[in-house]
Amino acid sequence: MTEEMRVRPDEVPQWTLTELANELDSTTNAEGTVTGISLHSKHVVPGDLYAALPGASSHGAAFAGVAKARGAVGVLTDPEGAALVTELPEIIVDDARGAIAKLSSFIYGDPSSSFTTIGVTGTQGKTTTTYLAEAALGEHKSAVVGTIGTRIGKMPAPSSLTTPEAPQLQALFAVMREEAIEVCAMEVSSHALVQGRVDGFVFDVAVFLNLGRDHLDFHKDLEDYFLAKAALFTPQHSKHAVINIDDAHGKRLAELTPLPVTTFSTDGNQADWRAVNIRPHRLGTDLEVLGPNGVEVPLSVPLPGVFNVSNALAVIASLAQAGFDPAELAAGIATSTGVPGRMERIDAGQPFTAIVDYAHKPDAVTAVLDALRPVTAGRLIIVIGAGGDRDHGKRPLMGEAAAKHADVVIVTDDNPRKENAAAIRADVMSGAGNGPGLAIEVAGRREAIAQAVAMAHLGDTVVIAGKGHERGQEIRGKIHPFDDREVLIELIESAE
Ligand SMILES: CC(=O)N[C@H]1[C@@H](OP(=O)(O)OP(=O)(O)OC[C@H]2O[C@@H](n3ccc(=O)[nH]c3=O)[C@H](O)[C@@H]2O)O[C@H](CO)[C@@H](O)[C@@H]1O[C@H](C)C(=O)N[C@@H](C)C(=O)N[C@H](CCC(=O)O)C(=O)O
Ligand SMILES: Nc1ncnc2c1ncn2[C@@H]1O[C@H](COP(=O)(O)OP(=O)(O)OP(=O)(O)O)[C@@H](O)[C@H]1O
Repeated sequence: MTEEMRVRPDEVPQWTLTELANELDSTTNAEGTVTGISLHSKHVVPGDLYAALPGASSHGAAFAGVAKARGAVGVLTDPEGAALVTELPEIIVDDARGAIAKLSSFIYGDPSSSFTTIGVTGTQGKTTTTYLAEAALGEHKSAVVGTIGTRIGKMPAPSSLTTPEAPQLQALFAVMREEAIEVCAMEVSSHALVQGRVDGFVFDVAVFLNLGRDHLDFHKDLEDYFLAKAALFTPQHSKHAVINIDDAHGKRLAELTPLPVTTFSTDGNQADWRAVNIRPHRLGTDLEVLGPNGVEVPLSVPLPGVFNVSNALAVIASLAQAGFDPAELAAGIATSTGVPGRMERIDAGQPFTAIVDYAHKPDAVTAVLDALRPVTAGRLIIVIGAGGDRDHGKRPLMGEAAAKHADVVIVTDDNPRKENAAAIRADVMSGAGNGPGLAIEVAGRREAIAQAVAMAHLGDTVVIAGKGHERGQEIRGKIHPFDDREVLIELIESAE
């Protein structure tokens, strides 16, 4: 088993409930020593303050008994929660969610002020950008926080959400401080901004990559989604903005933000950091980077697609802003071994190229297929689907994007969750059927991958889109182990 980094600091904080209540301009009805904080009853460790918040399906106060049994010494909650809690001393504030990030940072002694923090937001490329930042930093001690989890000094530390809730995040920051981390590059989701998960500290640099259709089950429309992300680019959250002005929303944000701005472009726009002389090849892209004050450095991005050049430029612009040398950063990026499930090349001795990619949004499907077209001599074959219990409107658009850019589209299942898989496939097919190429529907993800392997020849590229690094398929509410990479290798080997 891989060794994992701890998720709580070794140096345990000690606060009385009264001290914490005072910090929130509140009072408490008992005494006790608090040594940590958690937001979910199942994360509580002895000595924690349990933060009981109202949720979409229940009020956290309903789990105060569980929290107590796990060793919680008190509850932070709102008046509604207080009416439900009987078993633990309380600190009551009107806006418990508003208080939790500030208090979490206070409990662990503002740990993120000990290192440089880079917050990365955008619809696509957050994970890739943080991983490229880790590679760019080479021997400097770094941490990444995001969808694949947290890594501290390249060691995994479990975390679940793309942007963890503040109690978990601040504890991880405290571990990073103990590990003498110099830079933490983290993904900042729009959910996190709306829910105040990154309140309580200020990023040194905030990065905007792009904005496209996503999460319209959470945000009421694209404008609402944009404004949620734009909040990161205010003094409450960040000191400096690094913005991709090739993206229309990026251009708008650069004009809107009150922060000092550094811009970047791979598309010939007048930006502070520019990619020129871009030379794509089968394994990645070579180019030159032009920066402020006559900086010029060669860069070799070892991941295919111009969008990865954009991600790499975001890394150089943001870390140069934080004081790192662009030439060293470029040298570090060239050593990147890639990101699990992001444009991941699978080689099991087959005559065609096989790629597993986490593209699960229409723009990502387009970006991936556009990137692979110039390096594919034969046909582009994509296996694609759409997740259940999420934004239905996205499904035909996924099919449409695939059909517009691939020669063969195999529409299949992609985490149907509790929904009927055939109905989701029909939605995706309704978009895929409009393209110039061949669109076929195959029930069952394994069967669809087998179909792609069976039809691929020398010179073709097969893309298995959607799940990337993930290890399971939720079908009728039950998780079934499934790894695209393993299944692909198994099917290639058994086809030989
Ligand atoms: C829509 C959303 O963001 N929901 C979040 C929200 O859940 P909720 O309001 O439904 O909470 P609830 O289940 O009613 O529970 C109420 C409270 O009781 C607590 N509880 C609940 C059950 C229990 O046994 N014990 C317990 O303590 C919960 O921690 C919560 O504080 O509050 C919970 C506690 O913090 C979060 O875990 C939960 O995230 C869920 C898991 C989630 O899937 N969020 C996704 C949508 C998300 O945030 N995604 C973004 C990235 C998206 C992307 O870019 O792809 C992310 O940053 O990960
Ligand atoms: N800058 C970009 N522009 C467009 N597409 C991109 C970009 N970077 C990555 N992609 C595509 O999006 C997919 C997801 O990339 P990545 O995981 O880095 O994004 P993310 O923002 O972290 O996504 P999520 O929040 O859903 O985890 C990649 O596998 C690739 O297909």
